[in-house]
Amino acid sequence: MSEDQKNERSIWHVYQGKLGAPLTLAVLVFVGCLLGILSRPENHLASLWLANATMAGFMLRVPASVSPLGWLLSTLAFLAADLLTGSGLFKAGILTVANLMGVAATYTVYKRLSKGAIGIRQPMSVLQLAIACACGAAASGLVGAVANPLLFDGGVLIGFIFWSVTEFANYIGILPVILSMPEPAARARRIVINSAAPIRWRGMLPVFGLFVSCMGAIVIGGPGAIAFPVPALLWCAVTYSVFVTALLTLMASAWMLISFSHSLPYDESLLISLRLGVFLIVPGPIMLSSVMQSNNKLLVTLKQMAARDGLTGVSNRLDFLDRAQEQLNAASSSVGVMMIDLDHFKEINDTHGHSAGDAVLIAVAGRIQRCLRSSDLLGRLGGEEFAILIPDRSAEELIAVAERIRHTVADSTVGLPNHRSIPVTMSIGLVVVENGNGLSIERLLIEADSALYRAKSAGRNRVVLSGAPEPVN
Ligand SMILES: Nc1nc2c(ncn2[C@@H]2O[C@H](COP(=O)(O)OP(=O)(O)OP(=O)(O)O)[C@@H](O)[C@H]2O)c(=O)[nH]1
Repeated sequence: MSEDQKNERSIWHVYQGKLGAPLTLAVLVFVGCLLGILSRPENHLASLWLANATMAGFMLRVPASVSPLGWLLSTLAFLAADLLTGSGLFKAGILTVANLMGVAATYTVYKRLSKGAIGIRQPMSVLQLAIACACGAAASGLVGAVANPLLFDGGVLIGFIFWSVTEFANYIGILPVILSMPEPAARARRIVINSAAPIRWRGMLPVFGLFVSCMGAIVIGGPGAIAFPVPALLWCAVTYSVFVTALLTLMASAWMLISFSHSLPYDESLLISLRLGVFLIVPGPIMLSSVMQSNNKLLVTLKQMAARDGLTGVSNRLDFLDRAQEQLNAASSSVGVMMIDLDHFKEINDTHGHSAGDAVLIAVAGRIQRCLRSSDLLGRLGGEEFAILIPDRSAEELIAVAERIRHTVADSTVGLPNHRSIPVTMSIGLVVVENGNGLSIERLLIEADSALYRAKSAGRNRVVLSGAPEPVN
């Protein structure tokens, strides 16, 4: 483990500790409140209130923070931020109750719906999150209905609607970012991209498209402009990870909200419509990104399964032929191809049963694999027949490897499921070419197979080099 990784792990563990987690939670709440209060207009709710969603998200990601101490310190953080910025105790108290009720509802509902599977790993998570955000927003809205007449001389219904919508916008924008945030030690490529493809300059185009469409929305304006970034956000969703998509969606939404709030005349119902409209766009790209992510994972698993031999776990015939041909085409020095066939394998099946035969195949594949380097290729072509491609070795070295494989299998018995042990031997046909370029793997396998045939005819349990008149041992 590198020094950087050690540092990342230790930081992660500090804020996951029993005391560290509640303290971190309270600090995040305090900082989130200050940012919200400083950016909020006089006598109105802030456009972007980070504290509540950050608190709910942190509690979901770091269970150690959910303790009586965590709740107590966070309550003090909410109160302190309001009192320090000039609110009276009554106002600070009501605002804190509204915040805490929203956080508690969001946290509880999401935890229940997701059954503890925190994080946006499947498309359903986005729906569960939207429901949890709506519940949290409604809980805050209830306090808002009471608080609006008391604090802002407003109506009860408008208080409920305005607080609910504002809170919903904050939760649905911020929570996906926190819940999909990768662990500190995650690899950079996995954090950014939504596929196995490497990051290239073309990977930046969706961000550029998003920037252009956000600018276009401001320049052209009008009621349709909030939908301008949608195509670019969907493009981001099919390109980037859920985390990056959630982050870009939040940034685009916040940008749209702030720009439009300033250009519109102050009107509560217009503001409600704008906040709701902008943030109802959020779930779409995130859901698409999570669909892409789970499809890509499934595809990788399917590809891996399709390439493996179900019994021994080594490459199957098709995968071996594909990869061997690639290696041959790329080879610039000598390459060896071996055909391996177990001796009298039918007898093993007939005497000890088919499952014993299977156990022998698994054991033999494991023993062969241990004689090879990671750059060598081993495949099971079918039945009790294996093939190997070994690049960058001289003919002498290749004969030595073949002999080592033969001895590794022949020198110790193989244990069977019936607790008996039996000796197993194999015959190997080897072909060596100076340069693989231009040759087909099928052609080399035919040559190796005819050498194998000679090894069988000469008495089995031996290696025969193609072109050589006699077995090499
Ligand atoms: N247990 C098991 N047996 C298999 C599998 N695939 C093929 N076989 C058996 O492998 C045996 C191959 O026998 P043969 O081709 O006659 O070869 P052999 O008995 O090894 O004789 P030589 O190759 O001449 O030494 C057959 O009995 C097949 O049924 C498998 O996946 N599992």
